[in-house]
Amino acid sequence: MRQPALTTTASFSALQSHAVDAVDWQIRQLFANDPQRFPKLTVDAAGLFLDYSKNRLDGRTVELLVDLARERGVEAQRDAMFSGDKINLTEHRSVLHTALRMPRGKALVVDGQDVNADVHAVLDRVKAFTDKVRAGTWLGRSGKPITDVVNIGIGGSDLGPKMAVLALRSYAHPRLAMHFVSNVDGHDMDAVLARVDPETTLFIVASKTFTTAETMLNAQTARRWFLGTGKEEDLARHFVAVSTNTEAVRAFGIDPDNMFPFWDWVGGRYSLWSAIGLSVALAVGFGYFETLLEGAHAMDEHFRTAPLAENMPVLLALIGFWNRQFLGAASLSIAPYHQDLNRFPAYLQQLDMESNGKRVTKGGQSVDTPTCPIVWGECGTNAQHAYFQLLHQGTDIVPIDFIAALRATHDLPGHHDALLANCFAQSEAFMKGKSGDEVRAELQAQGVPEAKIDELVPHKTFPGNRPSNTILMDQLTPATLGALIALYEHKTFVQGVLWDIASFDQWGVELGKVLAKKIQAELEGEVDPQAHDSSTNGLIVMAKGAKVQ
Ligand SMILES: O=P(O)(O)OC[C@H]1O[C@H](O)[C@H](O)[C@@H](O)[C@@H]1O
Repeated sequence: MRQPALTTTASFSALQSHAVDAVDWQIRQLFANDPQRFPKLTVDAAGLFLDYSKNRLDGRTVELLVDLARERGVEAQRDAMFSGDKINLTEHRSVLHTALRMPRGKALVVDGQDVNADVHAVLDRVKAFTDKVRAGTWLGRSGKPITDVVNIGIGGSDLGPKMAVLALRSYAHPRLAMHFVSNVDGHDMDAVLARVDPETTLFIVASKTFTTAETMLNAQTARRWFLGTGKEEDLARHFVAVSTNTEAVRAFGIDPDNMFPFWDWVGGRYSLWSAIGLSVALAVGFGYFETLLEGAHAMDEHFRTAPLAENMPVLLALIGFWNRQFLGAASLSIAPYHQDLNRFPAYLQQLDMESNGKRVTKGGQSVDTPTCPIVWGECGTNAQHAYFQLLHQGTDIVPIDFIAALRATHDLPGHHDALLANCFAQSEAFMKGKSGDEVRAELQAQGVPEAKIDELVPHKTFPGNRPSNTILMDQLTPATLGALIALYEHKTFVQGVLWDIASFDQWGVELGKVLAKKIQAELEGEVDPQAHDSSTNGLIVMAKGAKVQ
């Protein structure tokens, strides 16, 4: 169904009129005006708590944003996604990552196929395999248990598992060391191979398509390294595959019995919940992997059933839309105040930017508003000592999502209060800022001479009024991690619906891949490149020159 251009809709016009004043509102004034602001602008779901009160908006703004969500058809499109309609229009596919975390026995038939039964049949195989490896009964070629697991994959076949394995570090199996190799840069593989023993290492070749150049080269390199000291017939003990492409897996030399399948209706960046999560299940055990799925399912159920105005992913999406559209925020910074979520910003970069980094509508017209902001970030408190300066006093408004757990999973005294104090202090500081008068009074109290005060005041003033969300969970557990990831997945979905863009393809990554193939042939060949611009030609000549030295 063709959507009207966003800026022509009635609800967008209403928001525009509202925004004329609202964009200049002072958040601290909004708090002063309404003592109930915190309880009003917070929501609980699936073990997560979202405080969105430190944004430049009020209840009326939220109502108008919800009207927009309704007018853009968020509810109908959400239902279409859950029921397996082919909402990935450009690839004519269903989008069913939610089916990957549906409890066993829930009916979902798509194209005559019992999706739920398929999902659970693979999960049963994942359980059987991971139980054996973890128990030490899956033996390597010399009869020793596996000690190291190397996941070879890139993009969605790397970022999710890597992020989740780190996030659930405190649940990890003591014998199994997990490694992730993604980059075509041989330094990545080299560093891992230097640390593992071929007799006790299991390689997981994870690739939806099983054609991705980086993964294929890394897998070939791992295979060659293994065969340097091992035999072909031992490969089956040390190489397994996760893919949708049985033929390519077979052609690579991995027995389809050692392949864990998934389906074309699982987007790469949404595939953590499928057998792509094999490394997660190996690290934390199938029981906790199931709990991760249950946490995500709890968020799915909330997203599917909660009214829009109380729906956490919808609210997160609408606030992001408001900041992008009316505050001109071109980026979103993710600040997990939890070291184990260190890879979460990188994971979200692919989820959000590969989904919504688009400039045409589903119908092929140019969009008439900005779309996905640049997503980036780093763990607090580290980020405070690096780039928060710009967020406090730079010329751009950068909204921030703070993410924290109320309780730590360690018992080191003193740390967790210090961590949370910093997290809450930062969101307060971004919101309140510090006026020139406050700076002046402070300096006067310190006895600084007036002339010096005049000089310092502009530098020490914080404009404040910078928006942020705070997402809290009791503890970072498999369940809360599952809910957190699903929260952002659905947020991304809702924003794609608002902008009417095709969130489930990623054609933008293709051009560079094609050009790289051409240049690789030139780097490896005899003939000097001619056909490029002078910069590209020059760089290729330099790289070829370095080879002959
Ligand atoms: O899992 P694979 O088929 O190897 O794909 C790995 C990744 O590469 C592609 O280029 C896409 O940009 C990603 O969405 C995908 O996750």
